[in-house]
Amino acid sequence: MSGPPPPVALVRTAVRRALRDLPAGSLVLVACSGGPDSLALAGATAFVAPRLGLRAGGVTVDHGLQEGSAERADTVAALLRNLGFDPVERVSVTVGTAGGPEAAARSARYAALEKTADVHQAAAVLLGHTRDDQAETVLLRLARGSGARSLAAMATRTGRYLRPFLDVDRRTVHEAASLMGFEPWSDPHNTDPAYTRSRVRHEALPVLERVLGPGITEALARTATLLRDDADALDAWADQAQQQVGRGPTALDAAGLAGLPRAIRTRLLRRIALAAGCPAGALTAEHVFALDRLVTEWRGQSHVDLPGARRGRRHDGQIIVSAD
Ligand SMILES: Nc1ncnc2c1ncn2[C@@H]1O[C@H](COP(=O)(O)OP(=O)(O)OP(=O)(O)O)[C@@H](O)[C@H]1O
Repeated sequence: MSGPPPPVALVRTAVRRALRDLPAGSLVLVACSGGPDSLALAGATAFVAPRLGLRAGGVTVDHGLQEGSAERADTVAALLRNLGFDPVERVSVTVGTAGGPEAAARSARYAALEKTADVHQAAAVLLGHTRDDQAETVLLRLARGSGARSLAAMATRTGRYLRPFLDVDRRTVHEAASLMGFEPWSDPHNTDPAYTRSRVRHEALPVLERVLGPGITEALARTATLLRDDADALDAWADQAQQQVGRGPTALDAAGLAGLPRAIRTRLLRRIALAAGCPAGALTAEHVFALDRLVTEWRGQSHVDLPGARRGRRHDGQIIVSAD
């Protein structure tokens, strides 16, 4: 007996692996844009979920940013219903401007996914990110000068969000989508050079492949996996250290901190700054290094200015972050 074509078998296996530990009867929601990745995800889930005793539903978000987006959301919702998904939600959102167009669309989309998952008490929301998306994310973050946690990029599981295709290459996923008979919509933003990610995908990565040889995508994705392990271990170490040197949520014992490696000190300093109300998006490595100098280069200097009208200072043997 011949099975499905290899790309289809592969995406189904990836989805089965992601869903196999969910309790029978739970609802999984596929977040589907109508693009090839999330259509392949929907097709694989329609096959796998019932065989695992799970219910499959779908959600598509209309960002209202492009002409014809409402009709496309209707088409995607109809397609999901045809696959037997129930419930199927088609949600319209209003995209703001905070953080630029990509970030604003993303936060509106996740808010809609979150709400839909809550309403239907979904056990999991499936996203169609592939290994290529992971590699692009790592490259973008490398270019910004990021630490291990940020370079760990996307996780296969974050709360109830699952990314079954994170280890699968985009080409296989696209092949699976067409072998399943889907006619994916191609998002013009994905090829629009105005978007940084599009330039990484179509310009930077091909140049890197040409100059450094093939395998860059896999290598960048592997870096994310390795750094996730490192970042998890360092965060766990920081948790323990905080028990010893923490003096409440926004203060740390300076002498205790001095005996710790910089990777742990900077984690703890960042934590107290966030706990004191510094906005995460504005708190940079430079701010944290300035706090660290209150530990390692202490010579009675005055306070360190931090974002969100906060300041860090050393007082009575403690590093303290508080409002101005
Ligand atoms: N409008 C949307 N409605 C519902 N889910 C979405 C929407 N846009 C993106 N998603 C979800 O987020 C994932 C990542 O989206 P993104 O646009 O970054 O990637 P993509 O590679 O273009 O994916 P796709 O080929 O599925 O559009 C998608 O695979 C899908 O699961």
